[in-house]
Amino acid sequence: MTASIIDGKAFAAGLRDTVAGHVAALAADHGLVPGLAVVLVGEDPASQVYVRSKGKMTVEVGMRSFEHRLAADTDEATLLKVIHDLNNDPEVHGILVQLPLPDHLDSDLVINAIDPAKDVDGFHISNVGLLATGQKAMVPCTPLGCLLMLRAHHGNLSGMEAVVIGRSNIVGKPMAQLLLGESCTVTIAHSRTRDLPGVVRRADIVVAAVGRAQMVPGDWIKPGATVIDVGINRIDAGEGKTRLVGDVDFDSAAAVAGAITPVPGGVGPMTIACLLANTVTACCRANGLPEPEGLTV
Ligand SMILES: NC(=O)C1=CN([C@@H]2O[C@H](COP(=O)(O)OP(=O)(O)OC[C@H]3O[C@@H](n4cnc5c(N)ncnc54)[C@H](OP(=O)(O)O)[C@@H]3O)[C@@H](O)[C@H]2O)C=CC1
Ligand SMILES: Nc1nc(=O)c2c([nH]1)NC[C@@H]1CN(c3ccc(C(=O)N[C@@H](CCC(=O)O)C(=O)O)cc3)C=[N+]21
Repeated sequence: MTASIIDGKAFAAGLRDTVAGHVAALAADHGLVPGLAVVLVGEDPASQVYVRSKGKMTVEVGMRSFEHRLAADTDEATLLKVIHDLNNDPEVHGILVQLPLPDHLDSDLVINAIDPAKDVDGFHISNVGLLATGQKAMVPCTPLGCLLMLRAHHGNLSGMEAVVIGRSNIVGKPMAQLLLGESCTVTIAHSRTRDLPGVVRRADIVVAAVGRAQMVPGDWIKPGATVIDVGINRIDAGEGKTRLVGDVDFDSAAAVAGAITPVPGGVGPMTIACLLANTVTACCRANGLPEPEGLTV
């Protein structure tokens, strides 16, 4: 079998078009422009690239983009003041604090200082709790993007065996919650899991969110399974060059799977599109407007 490719790049372009339509309607009907603020502490080059591309896409869909770049040695009080001001700024509907933060800052404390209604990452404890109890929340962008692609590919996920590899607060845990919400039978695997290959072989849906380049080989994949590769790993490509690969060994997995997301061009672009979608959702909720269908779950 050769897997069909789930084209996250194309899917994300479609979602951004939908978002742009809603943004235009908010301006025309209500004079509203959704605004997204991104806070970056320090000078990590990978984060800078990511923040730049988010800013560009935010503007492309017609929204306002606010960037706050703070020095790596910024203290907690200064960062909390920036967040406080963004919480109180009516032009800002979404706030994202780029993670990881430098070690001297307490990321739980910082994230929980964001107004939950503006927490477009869905990392604030109240959004985590709302998601876990099946209530309306801001849903974390990466898992939301994965779910939108899974739904588009399968329609109904009810009763499917899903294995999520990774239990981070930003990907693994919320992904598992969403799949549970779809009535999948969900297993969360991690570094202490015994017989990971055996666990993964049961899965109709595999979501790999580990951060280890090409760790999941094709012979762990059940024939016909759907593989969602969240991993973003930069590896040596020889001649002084590097390239991006996922947590899945794409070639061997694609020979067995029914469908698979590539890296790059899979989950990554969907994450950014979902961030824009969450900002529109937050803007509608903040203004008491009905929120557009299809932007969240
Ligand atoms: N495409 C996108 O938009 C995004 C991509 N990413 C990428 O996704 C990957 C995961 O990110 P994130 O969740 O933040 O990473 P974390 O490092 O926070 O979590 C990694 C998880 O993988 C588990 N793990 C580590 N080694 C193994 C192993 N050998 N076997 C099984 N499980 C293992 C860890 O287990 P334990 O808890 O036991 O330590 C942990 O739960 C990274 O490559 C990251 O760059 C992240 C966010 C967005
Ligand atoms: N508060 C917070 N929220 C996040 O959502 C968040 C974060 N912090 N910190 C870092 C991770 C990582 N992340 C990515 C998003 C898009 C791509 C992406 O678009 N990747 C492209 C490739 C980009 C390239 O070529 O470098 C792709 O996969 O095709 C990658 C990684 C969001 N994260």
